[in-house]
Amino acid sequence: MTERIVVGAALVDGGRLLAARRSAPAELAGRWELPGGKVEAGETPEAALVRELREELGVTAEPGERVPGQWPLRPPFVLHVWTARMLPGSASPEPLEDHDALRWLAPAEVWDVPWLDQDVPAVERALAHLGLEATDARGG
Ligand SMILES: Nc1nc2c([nH]c(=O)n2[C@H]2C[C@H](O)[C@@H](COP(=O)(O)OP(=O)(O)OP(=O)(O)O)O2)c(=O)[nH]1
Repeated sequence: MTERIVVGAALVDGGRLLAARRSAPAELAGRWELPGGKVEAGETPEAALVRELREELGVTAEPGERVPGQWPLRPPFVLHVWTARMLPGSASPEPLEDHDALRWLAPAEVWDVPWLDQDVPAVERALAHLGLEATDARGG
């Protein structure tokens, strides 16, 4: 089966990471994730990221760097993560689609929300890549 990429955004503003709480499907609802979605045929991951952030959050964002690594989701999907930032003049993020809550998490708060299990290693790697690890990080 061909792998399909889901892009997740490590969207950072003022040293805080945006987390989004899924509202559907039932088995994922209530858990937190990096905003993003499936890369469509003929689309680059960066373009998918910008599109998903506009659709889901109403923000104008630009992708930064790919966070090294990939994390398996329900087959055939695999999660890739990119850093991202909002462009000057962007609206503030709102949970327009797929989510019912958003939180900007400072490094010490990142593990206060129940992330999707498969997102935990991706978020750890993203924080390390961004240099946002808290001194009281997960697991001590
Ligand atoms: N966006 C996102 N999806 C994730 C993460 N972790 C994770 O397991 N997933 C799963 C949930 C979904 O099954 C799938 C992504 O689907 P999605 O519903 O966000 O994508 P989409 O907006 O393109 O959805 P659709 O058009 O197919 O409805 O990946 C994550 O961090 N971000």
